Amino acid sequence: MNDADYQQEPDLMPEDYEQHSPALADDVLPETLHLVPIPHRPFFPGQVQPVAINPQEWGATLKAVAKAGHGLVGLIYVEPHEPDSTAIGEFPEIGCVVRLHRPSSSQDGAGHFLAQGIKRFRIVRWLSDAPPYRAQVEYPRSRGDRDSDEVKAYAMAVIKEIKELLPLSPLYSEELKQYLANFSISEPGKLADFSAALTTAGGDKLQEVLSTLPLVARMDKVLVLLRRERELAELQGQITSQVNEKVSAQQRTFFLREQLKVIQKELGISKDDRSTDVELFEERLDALEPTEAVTKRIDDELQKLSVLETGSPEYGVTRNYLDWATQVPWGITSTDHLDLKHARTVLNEHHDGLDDVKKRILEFLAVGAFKGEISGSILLLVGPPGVGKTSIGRSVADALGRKFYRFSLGGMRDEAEIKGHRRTYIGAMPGKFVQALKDVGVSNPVIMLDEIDKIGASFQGDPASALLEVLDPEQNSEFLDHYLDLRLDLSKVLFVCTANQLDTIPGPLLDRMEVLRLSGYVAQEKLVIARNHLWPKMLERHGLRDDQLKINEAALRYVIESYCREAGVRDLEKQLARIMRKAVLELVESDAKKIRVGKKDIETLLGKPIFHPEKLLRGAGVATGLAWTAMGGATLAIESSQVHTLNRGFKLTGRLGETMKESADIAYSYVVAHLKDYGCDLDFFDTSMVHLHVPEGATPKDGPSAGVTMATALISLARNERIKRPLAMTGELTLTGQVLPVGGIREKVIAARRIKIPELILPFANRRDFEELPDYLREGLTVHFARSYREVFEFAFHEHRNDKSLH
Ligand SMILES: Nc1ncnc2c1ncn2[C@@H]1O[C@H](COP(=O)(O)OP(=O)(O)OP(=O)(O)O)[C@@H](O)[C@H]1O
Repeated sequence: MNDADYQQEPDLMPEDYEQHSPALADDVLPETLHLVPIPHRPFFPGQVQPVAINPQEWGATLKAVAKAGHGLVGLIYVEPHEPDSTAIGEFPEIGCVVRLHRPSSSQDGAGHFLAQGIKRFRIVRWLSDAPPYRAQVEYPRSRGDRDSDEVKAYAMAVIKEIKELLPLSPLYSEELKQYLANFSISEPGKLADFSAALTTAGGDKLQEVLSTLPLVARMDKVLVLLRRERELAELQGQITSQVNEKVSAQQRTFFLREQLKVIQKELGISKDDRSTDVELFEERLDALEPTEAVTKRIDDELQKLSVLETGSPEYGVTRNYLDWATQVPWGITSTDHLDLKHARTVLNEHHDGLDDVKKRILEFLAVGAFKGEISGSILLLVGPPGVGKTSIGRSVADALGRKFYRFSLGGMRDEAEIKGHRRTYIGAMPGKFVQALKDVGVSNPVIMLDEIDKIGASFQGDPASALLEVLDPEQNSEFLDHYLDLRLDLSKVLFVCTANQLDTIPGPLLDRMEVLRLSGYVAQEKLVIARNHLWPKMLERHGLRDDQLKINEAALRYVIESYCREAGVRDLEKQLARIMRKAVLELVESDAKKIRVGKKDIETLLGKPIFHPEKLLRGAGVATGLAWTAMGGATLAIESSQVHTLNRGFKLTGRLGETMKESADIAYSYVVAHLKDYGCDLDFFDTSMVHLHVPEGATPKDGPSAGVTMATALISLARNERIKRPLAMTGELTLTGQVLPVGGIREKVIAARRIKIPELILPFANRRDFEELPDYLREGLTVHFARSYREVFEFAFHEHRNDKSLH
């Protein structure tokens, strides 16, 4: 068969052929047919479909068919088990004779044909049982009465089934749908064949349909196939919609995720909050060495965090807790630099004077170096403001190579500030010590507790006892912060406390501390500190070079003496800063390259002097005492006068504290009782209204140490004899005339030197305190030590005896 052959053939629609092609009627169909086996499924009469017949394999058959001129070939369904091994015994009896057309698009030799199914045939006898197969055939007719009700009913059932099937599957083209819809029940055989061909049933099932000649039986089989097909189609529909749903859900999630990514990118958040949080905490934890208990607790909290709703308040609380708990430097310490030479250099570099304090600190560090660790001791630096307590503390940290953290306990009334709030409170926070460790990032810093003398107590608890827990070496390795609710080891921390005075420090706290006293500076020391430290520091702070601004010694001395009368150097620092600010202004405004400050410039820069050289009050009834307060030492003038002689009386003024009032009463009683001993008129006090006054001054007036001074003022009044030399005294007086020791000898000596009093009377019991003072403080002073008031009287009113004085 060639192209020309089949192009001459009219392409008939299958339904037309029986009615309109008498040439293809049964009687003209050949008795012998060339047979070609086809795999997968049989061909049905009425079916029009492409088939592939390999010209190389079936070349002889194709040639013979072409030669016969009718283009008819028998297609017979055989599923080859193995290629080329089909024996004719496996061939079914019934096949379909088809007319082959060459599709117009086909290329020669490709073996593609359009087959048009014409009629069933049955093999009667094999003429060639090997390829090319040939057989004698007959064309059996369908059996049964096509007009019977049963057949019609079957046909209707088939049509109904098809109609239900059609909308279910997208496999059927619109054209086919229309075509099938036009099927009529009057052609039940054709209907059954088409319906069978329509299904996706397996080859064997279809062959059964093809081989069944009775109409009812065939349609019955077809109905089964159609029903299965419908079920399949429904199932397929379900699968499709499920897949669609899945795909659209996936697409939706994908789309939303993509959107989220873009939004997060815009906002600079790349991950969701929870995973960022958890990652951050785990990362922090990796860098730490917490104990098992701590690790377990933190893990539990992390676990909790991972199940909480991120927007919930509980999430916030847990997150906050973990934020703190993972920032405590569990197990992280810095290495101590226990080198005494280095420590000495650091201390000397930053501080002038303070030799005894430095010595004590070096001793302390030496013990640490010897033991290999500094723990268990607490330093307490006591002294007036601005004497360098903080900066000494800082230098200790520097010398050890430790981190430094400072906070003030002044006015602290709430225990929670030390031990933290319990987590149940809103806005709960850990205590100061946890905060300190978090800030420094190591568990062995130097922590400075400022103003430990000003720690208070209130209804919110007693911070002092909480502090005791922190400072007690027995307890502080297991310090429990209420917020963290975890045991914290504070035993490696070196605590340095500062205070202005010892009196108000709770006893149990004081017991645990090593007290180092910084008592204030005399003018000479201040001068050195100003020149070596304060001035260079201020220059740097103001961005000045030292050749741009210079100050001479006379000017510095004038500032020290006339603008800042204080024990420390804080005011001095402020005055120097004022000088700098003015100098910078002048440098900027006047184009001057450098400025030199002399004594005469000071008043222009700082205004009128605040203090004038102190003048000692002199006269009968006046004596000079020495007082000591948290602000340092000071002189204390005590005046007495005979107001009138009308009656006996004793009056006190000067806003005196209770103890001082008692001292005055004791002094009065003592003097009245011993008038004779001290050469006074015996009836002086009987007829005198005596007024004793302690003039106003910045010094708070309390304490027993003014006793001897008051007695001296009263005796001076009674004897009407003034104390001839500049002389100051201190000491507690008892009713029987004993002189008891007092505190603050160093501060008092410094105060006396400041106003240039060269002679002092001190209680005998304070002799050691005085002797321990550095040489520069003792130098040039005449000091008498008195056991009883009689001796004080001797020193004050008679020329002093050289054997009892100390130079
Ligand atoms: N001996 C000194 N040598 C050098 N500088 C000193 C000396 N004493 C104090 N200073 C300086 O004086 C200033 C004030 O000192 P610091 O703040 O240490 O005083 P403080 O005793 O802690 O005062 P406060 O009790 O008010 O806290 C600091 O700048 C400090 O460097």
